[in-house]
Amino acid sequence: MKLVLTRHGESQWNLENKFTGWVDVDITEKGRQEAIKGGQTLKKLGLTFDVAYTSYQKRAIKTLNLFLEELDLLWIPVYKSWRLNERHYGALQGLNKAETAEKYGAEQVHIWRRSFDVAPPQVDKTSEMYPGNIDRYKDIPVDEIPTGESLKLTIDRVLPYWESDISKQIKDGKNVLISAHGNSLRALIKYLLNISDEKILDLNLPTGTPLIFEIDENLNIISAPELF
Ligand SMILES: O=C(O)[C@H](O)COP(=O)(O)O
Repeated sequence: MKLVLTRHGESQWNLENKFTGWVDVDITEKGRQEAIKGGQTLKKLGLTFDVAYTSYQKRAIKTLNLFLEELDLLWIPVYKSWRLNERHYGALQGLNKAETAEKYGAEQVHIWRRSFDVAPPQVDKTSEMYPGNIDRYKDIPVDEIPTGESLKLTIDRVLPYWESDISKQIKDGKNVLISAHGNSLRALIKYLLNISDEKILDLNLPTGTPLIFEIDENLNIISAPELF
């Protein structure tokens, strides 16, 4: 079976170099073109999909739709989950990454962005960035609502969805397409390829680019893309 992962096409805040996390930023025209090209790449390879997954965020949803349009697969079932959202960047969301580095030092910003288990500064429950104040997240159990996640915390909320839903499709012989985010996909790839806590920090995923994995029905990885 094929499992194809794609990070969303370039977003407006990728372009503006801002911490984005759970802020629902749209893709740019360049991001749209990346996604169209990504879909065409899969089509040229003759790949097809039975089911697709994405997050609750429009940059990933729109990217998925552009892929599916190129593949003439807009009709297949699409499942959305907050568990595939980008990592919640806490109180950093909305800040410019370069300005934040000037204010707190490049070393501190590097720790926030690329340490494995250091979480960013947290948002409190009165913040508009707190998912508990956002309608679409009203079904997340209160004790699971993120307030600022490390990569480790992101892994902890992505993997239950892999276990409960996505992996079952592969066991059933289905080809699966997932459109998600830099850090939710790093979480999944770390698990699938058994990458160490140190090594995963070097993995940076390109926007709008399909990553093709072949997996058997026992979930053994047959082939994986060159990632480093
Ligand atoms: O949420 C963000 O800002 C980006 O999508 C990922 O950011 P990072 O490269 O700092 O992890």
